Amino acid sequence: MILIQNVSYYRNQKDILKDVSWRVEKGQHWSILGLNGSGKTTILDIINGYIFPQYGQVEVLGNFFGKSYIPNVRKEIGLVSSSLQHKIKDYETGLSVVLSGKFASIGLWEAVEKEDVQQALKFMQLLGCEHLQDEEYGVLSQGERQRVLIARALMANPKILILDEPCNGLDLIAREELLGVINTLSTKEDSPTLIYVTHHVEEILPCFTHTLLLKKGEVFAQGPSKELLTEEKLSKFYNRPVSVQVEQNRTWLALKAEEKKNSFGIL
Ligand SMILES: Nc1ncnc2c1ncn2[C@@H]1O[C@H](COP(=O)(O)OP(=O)(O)OP(=O)(O)O)[C@@H](O)[C@H]1O
Repeated sequence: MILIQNVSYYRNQKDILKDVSWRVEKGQHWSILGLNGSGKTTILDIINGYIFPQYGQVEVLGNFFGKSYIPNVRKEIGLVSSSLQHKIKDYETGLSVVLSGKFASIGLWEAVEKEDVQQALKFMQLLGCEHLQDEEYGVLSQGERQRVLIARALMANPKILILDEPCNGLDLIAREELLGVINTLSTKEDSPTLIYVTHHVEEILPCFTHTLLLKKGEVFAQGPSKELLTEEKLSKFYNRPVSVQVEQNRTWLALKAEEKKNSFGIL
């Protein structure tokens, strides 16, 4: 689905990605976990062909970047991100936002068929937001907007769906509800490959079979989530001792209290 080989990218003499290699196979769902500034958005921009790395190869859905017509590749990738959230006009209804996904447009400018409306309502039902079809986007809560935007992305029938920090700004209940919906989506037989980008370990649902740990523009580790989300690995990843608790097949993280040292650095 995605093959990134030895990719390096720099801007203004600053290394942003360093020798990144990553392969996403069909049937896998991935999370990308990294602190602020670790390069997560840059990787997404590369996958979407918005930026080109100076070194390395990128292949997405069988298209070699540099030899393919990128707009055609983009049609097969759904992206739900905060920048998209801000582009939608407040006066649009939930249903028209979802319908616009079919045309990858901001705003609904094309004539829609009855089947399109049925399809949109089907996705809204899957995302638990069909009751928002006549509501204006501007009055929706953050969690409701995310559901509408995911339904919108599904209208284009993407093979890859990227969810870029979808739980940002959600309270605990709204977050858990949205994660529940994403989990339902992942179990659908025809689910797109999901790429879930986050700062927070506890958002990594069991359906995200694999995880890419990004640190300062480099791959710290990648592989089956179960093998990576351990106390030992995450303590090294964060450079701080962390404790890990596994509940409902999810990993919950806390920083361990640092032992106090006297002025000689001795306990
Ligand atoms: N065009 C640019 N010019 C210079 N530096 C850049 C540019 N784009 C990104 N960077 C830097 O590259 C680093 C990685 O940025 P990126 O946005 O990919 O990180 P991120 O992991 O998505 O961060 P966050 O979690 O805060 O969104 C940051 O230090 C950022 O300042």
